Amino acid sequence: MERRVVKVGLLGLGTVGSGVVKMLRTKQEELAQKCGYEIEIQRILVRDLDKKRGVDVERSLLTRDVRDILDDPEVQIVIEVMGGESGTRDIVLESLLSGKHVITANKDLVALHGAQLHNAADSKNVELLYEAAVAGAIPIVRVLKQSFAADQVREVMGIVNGTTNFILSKMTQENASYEDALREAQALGYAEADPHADVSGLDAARKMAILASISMRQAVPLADVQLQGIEGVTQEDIAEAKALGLVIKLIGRARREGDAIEVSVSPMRLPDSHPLAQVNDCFNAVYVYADALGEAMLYGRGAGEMPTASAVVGDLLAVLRGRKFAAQQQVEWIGRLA
Ligand SMILES: NC(=O)C1=CN([C@@H]2O[C@H](COP(=O)(O)OP(=O)(O)OC[C@H]3O[C@@H](n4cnc5c(N)ncnc54)[C@H](OP(=O)(O)O)[C@@H]3O)[C@@H](O)[C@H]2O)C=CC1
Ligand SMILES: N[C@@H](CC=O)C(=O)O
Repeated sequence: MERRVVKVGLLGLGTVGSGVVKMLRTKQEELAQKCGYEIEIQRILVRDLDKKRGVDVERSLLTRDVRDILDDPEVQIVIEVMGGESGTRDIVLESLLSGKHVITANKDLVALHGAQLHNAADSKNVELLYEAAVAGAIPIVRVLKQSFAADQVREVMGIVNGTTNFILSKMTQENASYEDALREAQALGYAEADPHADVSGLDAARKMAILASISMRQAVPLADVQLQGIEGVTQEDIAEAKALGLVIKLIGRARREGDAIEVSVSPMRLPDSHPLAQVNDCFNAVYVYADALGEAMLYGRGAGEMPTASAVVGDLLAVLRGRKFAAQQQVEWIGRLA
């Protein structure tokens, strides 16, 4: 069967962007067989054209001008892995409104502007997918939206930040200092560009706002999430907890209380035997409690190059196999015949 080519614009070539390029290259044939399209990267937006990258790309693919992607009618799908908030919102909004499907790993963007972006996507019948924005490789967004759609979710609780879990694990298991553990998390590509977002609990709060909004089917503003980070957690706190058979973890929680939804992020002391106490390194885990389901837990890598790329490329396949993309192709085909 003849395969058509689909052209993708990539915004960002850092940790996640490099992983996406690697995956699209190494799995090129396999992906084409799965979705029926040859996936081609048309242009890649970066800040610094001369920077050494985690992956080799032709220099001609790189651009510093976002218009090279936004104004290119051949680019049908935009993958946003550059981070940032209001400037990025404008780019993503324009992409959607010009009929391009968007995949993003940006929790900041989705937590603050998710409703506006969803409206734009709906108005143009294009996809806006962001599985990588919450808990890295764990397919929690799709599961909450689709698999648990018939159920009433009462509570979502878990470890949703890889960097802080890595730091706490290193401090607990290896007596590492907070500073050394943070430096290692940054070197491994787990931390945000500004790691304060991780250690302050803000990154986890963004993810919990998204999870709460999806699972409780009611928009939860980021400003309503109560948050406390791990900056104040000392070696003494960890040793004291250990002596009592407890483990300190940064826990996100979203609960339905009558008509209200309470969302929080804070360090908690869990008994050694608690399933979340066993989640270490950059791993994340999310518990979901729902009326019919009872309880379920999803577990996997919450950060890092290839795990995050796996979620992004999974979304890309979902777009290419989806109804909206097919409808767009049909309209274009009919247009060419007319
Ligand atoms: N790292 C992880 O494990 C995960 C990250 N995410 C999210 O994915 C996104 C990307 O993260 P990550 O790859 O770690 O970030 P990096 O900082 O490693 O990479 C960001 C990339 O975007 C480019 N970029 C940033 N701002 C601009 C701009 N204004 N104009 C042009 N290019 C720009 C940078 O260009 P240049 O290289 O030239 O500086 C860089 O290539 C973020 O939203 C993050 O929260 C989500 C899940 C996991
Ligand atoms: N900085 C984030 C990256 C993934 O979302 C984290 O550590 O979880």
